Amino acid sequence: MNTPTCSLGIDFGTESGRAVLVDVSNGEVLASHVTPYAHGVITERLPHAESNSFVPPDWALQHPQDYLEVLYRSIPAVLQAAGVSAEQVIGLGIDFTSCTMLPVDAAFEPLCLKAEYSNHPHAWVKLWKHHSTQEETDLLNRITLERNEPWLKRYGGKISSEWMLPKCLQILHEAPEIYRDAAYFIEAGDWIVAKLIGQLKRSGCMAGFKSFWHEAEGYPAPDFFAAVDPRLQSITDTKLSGEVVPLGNQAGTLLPHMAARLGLTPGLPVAISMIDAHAAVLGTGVCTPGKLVMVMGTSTCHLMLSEKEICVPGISGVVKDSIIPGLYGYEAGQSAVGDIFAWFMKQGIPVQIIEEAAKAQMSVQDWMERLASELKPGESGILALDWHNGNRSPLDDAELTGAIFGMTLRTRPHEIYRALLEATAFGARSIMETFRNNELPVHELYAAGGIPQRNRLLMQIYSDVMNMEIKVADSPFTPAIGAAILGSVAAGEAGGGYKTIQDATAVMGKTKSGVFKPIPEHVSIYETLYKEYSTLKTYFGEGGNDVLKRLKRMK
Ligand SMILES: Nc1ncnc2c1ncn2[C@@H]1O[C@H](COP(=O)(O)OP(=O)(O)O)[C@@H](O)[C@H]1O
Ligand SMILES: O=C(CO)[C@@H](O)[C@@H](O)COP(=O)(O)O
Repeated sequence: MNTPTCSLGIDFGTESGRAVLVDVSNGEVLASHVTPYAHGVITERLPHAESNSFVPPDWALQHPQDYLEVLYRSIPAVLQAAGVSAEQVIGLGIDFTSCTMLPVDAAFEPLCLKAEYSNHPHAWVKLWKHHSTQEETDLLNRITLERNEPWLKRYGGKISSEWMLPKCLQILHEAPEIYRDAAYFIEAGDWIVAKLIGQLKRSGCMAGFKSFWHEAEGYPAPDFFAAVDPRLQSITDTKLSGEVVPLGNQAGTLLPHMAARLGLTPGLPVAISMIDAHAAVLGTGVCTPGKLVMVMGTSTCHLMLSEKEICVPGISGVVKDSIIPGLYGYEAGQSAVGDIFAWFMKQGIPVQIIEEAAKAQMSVQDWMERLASELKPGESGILALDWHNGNRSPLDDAELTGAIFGMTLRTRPHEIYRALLEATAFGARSIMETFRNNELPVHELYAAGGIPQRNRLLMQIYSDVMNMEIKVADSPFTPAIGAAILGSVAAGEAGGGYKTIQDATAVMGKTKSGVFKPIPEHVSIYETLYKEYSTLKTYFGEGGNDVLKRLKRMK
């Protein structure tokens, strides 16, 4: 009987978590299981709290118990579905959205799960897209620039409101008692690892991209933190303390009580966690420079590898060993892509279209894709800016908002839908050009994540707008496969896995056989539309006219 050797990969996304069980000998996914987060993204009211516990505007919280449920439900489910015994599983890897962070006590218990703090919004998990830290971010950017901090250039020249320090500083400003009582502020990916192994081991990938940690220099010096606020001076020795471990290492081994709960073997190697989008690079099989991987879901992250450290303005960051040991990993991003389509599905679709979709036995999103496919590029005369959740790269400005131009009394919903798809493609192209203009050539384009599997029109538009072929990751669960790759490396050769991430990625990461190819007539029309997009980007996003920000402030 065939008894495959397997690795478990657990991917924690924005709305749900999933487990995959992967055969380490060939990368075949033997079983997968998704557990939606029961509390989803918390934007209005705290769970189980009194009516006075409203969540303020621009906040995005999560419930840590939802993450544990992913382990408790999805791991036993994949073992059972694949008919695999605990002994056949050699390692476990985790990937998580980032910076998704929470305050915990010294035993890693989330403060929000304690009765005395559960009514306090600041005790809960702050999701990566918790965007209410602009005041703190502005302060951090001002101090960093005034002090000419040398590390800022590695982060595109600007600190993002999505990162660890703005979130910690917001807690200090608005809830000093939570700041005081938290033993640690911890990335949710590191928290899951701590729950599994009983120790705090911080991910070098997450600390590097989201907490200013550098493999040679460590964190910025205490006097930088003190200049921001004297109470922050020792933060890296206290609330951000804990060994930072480079990717590709074992974090520790599975605690007996967790093994019993999950149906796994005590002592199972558990890998250091990785940012979700970065894990998708591995799952796509990419481990060399010159290849841009777009990980397209709620948001899109754009990942590149290089032998050189180049400080590219406007990108999220460059961190050595963060994706593939020995290479520099680069990240840029669009803070909303699928989220924009989800917004339009919810707010912009008339009942008549919903009924048409139901009649055709299609989801509304699939029905809209079909209608939009019948349009030619430029036919609707509509152009949109994809900033509904701010612009992460290359403008790094969470205060920007989306816009749609060129509407008339005849404009139809599927025309707006197509313009939104195109806007995200223009946003992606502006990121690719940022890399190219900074000595990071892009020779190949890859797409991973949930969306490329679901929307062929979108992928064709991206290929036309970027004028490049696009290879699509084989599985809808690419980040989870990347996590399973980390699990196989945590096991090591002696444990039946792989010695290096490169070795494991070469076998376990995959793309589909076909590619999306640019259609020449579309390419030239999109070239014109992209120029118009760039003009609007400069005008509304780079100081020509700050009307979008002024409107936002009036809200
Ligand atoms: N057919 C579709 N076309 C475009 N976007 C889609 C489609 N179906 C779902 N989406 C979007 O995909 C996003 C979820 O992406 P996914 O990769 O599954 O999850 P996550 O971002 O949480 O990892 C949602 O924002 C949703 O709007
Ligand atoms: O910001 C990052 C990575 O740096 C992502 O975790 C974040 O955009 C969320 O990713 P998803 O869109 O949920 O896959």
